[in-house]
Amino acid sequence: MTNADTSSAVTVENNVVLGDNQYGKAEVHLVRVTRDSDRHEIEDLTVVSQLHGDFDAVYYEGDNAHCVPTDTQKNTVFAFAKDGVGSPEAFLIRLGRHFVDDFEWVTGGRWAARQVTWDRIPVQGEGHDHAFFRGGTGAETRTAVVKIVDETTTHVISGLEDLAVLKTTESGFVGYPVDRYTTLPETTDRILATNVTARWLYNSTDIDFNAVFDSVRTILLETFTNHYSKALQETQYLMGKAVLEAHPEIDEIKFSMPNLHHFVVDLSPYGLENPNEVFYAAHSPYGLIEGTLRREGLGDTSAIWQGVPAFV
Ligand SMILES: O=c1[nH]c(=O)c2[nH]c(=O)[nH]c2[nH]1
Repeated sequence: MTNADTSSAVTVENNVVLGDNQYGKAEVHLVRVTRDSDRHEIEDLTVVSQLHGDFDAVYYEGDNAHCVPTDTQKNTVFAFAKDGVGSPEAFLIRLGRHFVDDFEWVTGGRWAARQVTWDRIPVQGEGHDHAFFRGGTGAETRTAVVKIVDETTTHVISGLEDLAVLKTTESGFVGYPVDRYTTLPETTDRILATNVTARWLYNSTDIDFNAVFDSVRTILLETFTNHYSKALQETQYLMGKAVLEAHPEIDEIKFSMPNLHHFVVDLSPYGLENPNEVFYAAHSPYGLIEGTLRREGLGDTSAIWQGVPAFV
């Protein structure tokens, strides 16, 4: 792509000419849920769209007559997702062809996507219909901290960071106080997505740590799936409660869980309906829900947690 066309109608000043250029929208994070049946499918892509062509006038003079807005490029990504993604390659070809075919002065461009895969959360050996976790290269990190206080006292805190989970339904948020700054609409059907970071404190060292880790991880995943979530706070409580109920050797568990918002994209300006199929996955700001679940009557453990990244 070379745009240094000095024969164009624009005025070139002081022999400074425009060289290579491209422009568009980056980080268009799209989540497409296919919900034709109870068994939902997710496609999760972050897309970049950039156009090549005759844009001399906008660079040289701020004449936007050829400047397809980056906002339009972003909207087009979401609108095209209404028809499904299929493969990132096919999606990007379809998208790119649209710009090249519909705008005479657009000669080409660069379209790129990064797609992450979501695996179904296994529940009793079966992949869940609408609850997913991030496996593969995006999988979580296991953590461990050991503190030896003296010859008889050793504390172990185990955990995991960034266990990414998402459910495409069975979550809502209603009934919150409304003041003059409240704009959030109530919803009884939303995507609930978070990266679970959890740390738990053992009351013993005589433990099969690998087995308990696997069990806690399974409990966290299964509990995320097994209820209608009225708030991420409630889901966090239920996850911690389930761990403490199943594992008497754990006294306390702390969570840090971002509420990763997914907004239903308004496709009505393009004459398209969007019954919870095409979502914009916002990166920030996000909710941040943190809490500790502990056995009633457990003494002060703050000295044990000192120096351990442990939220509240
Ligand atoms: O589960 C939620 N908890 C909140 O505290 C909250 N706040 C908000 O805007 N959305 C949500 N969702």
